[in-house]
Amino acid sequence: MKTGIEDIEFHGIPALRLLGPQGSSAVISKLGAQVLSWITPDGRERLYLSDKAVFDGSVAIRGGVPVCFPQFSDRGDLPKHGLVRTRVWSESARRSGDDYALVTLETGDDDTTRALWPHAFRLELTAMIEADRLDLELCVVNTGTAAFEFTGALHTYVRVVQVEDAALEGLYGHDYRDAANGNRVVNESGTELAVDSETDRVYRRVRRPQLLRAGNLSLGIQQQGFPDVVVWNPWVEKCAALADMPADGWRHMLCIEAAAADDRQEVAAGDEWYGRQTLVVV
Ligand SMILES: O=P(O)(O)OC[C@H]1O[C@@H](O)[C@H](O)[C@@H](O)[C@@H]1O
Repeated sequence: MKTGIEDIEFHGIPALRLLGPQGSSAVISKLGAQVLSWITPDGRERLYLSDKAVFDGSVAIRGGVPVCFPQFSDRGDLPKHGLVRTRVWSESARRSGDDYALVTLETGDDDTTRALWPHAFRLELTAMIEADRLDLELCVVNTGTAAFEFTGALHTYVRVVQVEDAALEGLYGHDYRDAANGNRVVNESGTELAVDSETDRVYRRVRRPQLLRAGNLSLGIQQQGFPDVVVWNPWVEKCAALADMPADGWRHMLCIEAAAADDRQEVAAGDEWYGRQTLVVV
């Protein structure tokens, strides 16, 4: 099967489908530069997308990989998770070869962003699939004349059959800020994180990869540039309060986010900052 890129409509919005090697594929929406589907050669969908997600740009699409910038969550005065999830990005590159397919989407400042955040910037999100691998890279370019600071994330919703069966390794010994428990800072003493209640944790300065095991799913997750790993599951009650999630949505997702949540990242005038997250089926 030939690799390539197709222009498609996905739930009524412009999107690109990446056709990778061995039948792998991915869909990235121009709304938010959000990867909404990643299917591996075994035919399995690896990302969670809510069947109550809203695609009209009024709110962020619930699922896939939202791009959060220049603010992570509600840690500042800007709208939650920043300004770019509901923007329409434009395509700046597409390429494919025997063993990969890649697209880059970009957006930048305008009157709307500058009214809330007075900085000149360009963002580029590159998504690349290989047979069993999804690579995401966020490039933040400071196109202005003064330095700025930002927080943000690649807010990846991993699809799981049953989150109660999930175990996430690789976070042992790290401090985390427990946003589900009054933001207290705790040192992780477990070798495996199990999710059995609302979970909203910012693991700080993580340098090791993680391994997610859930039923017969095994996913390796690695990041560069982003200092923190955020693990989020709303569990039953918080999920019920989210209008764009089905009642059992919490069970089928686990967000494992490459984030700069607690450490602001500085970008000097004219400089570029890169953050990456890689998901590999192992
Ligand atoms: O509902 P939103 O804006 O997509 O945010 C979802 C969640 O995103 C996570 O990254 C945060 O840690 C949570 O606190 C937050 O609730």
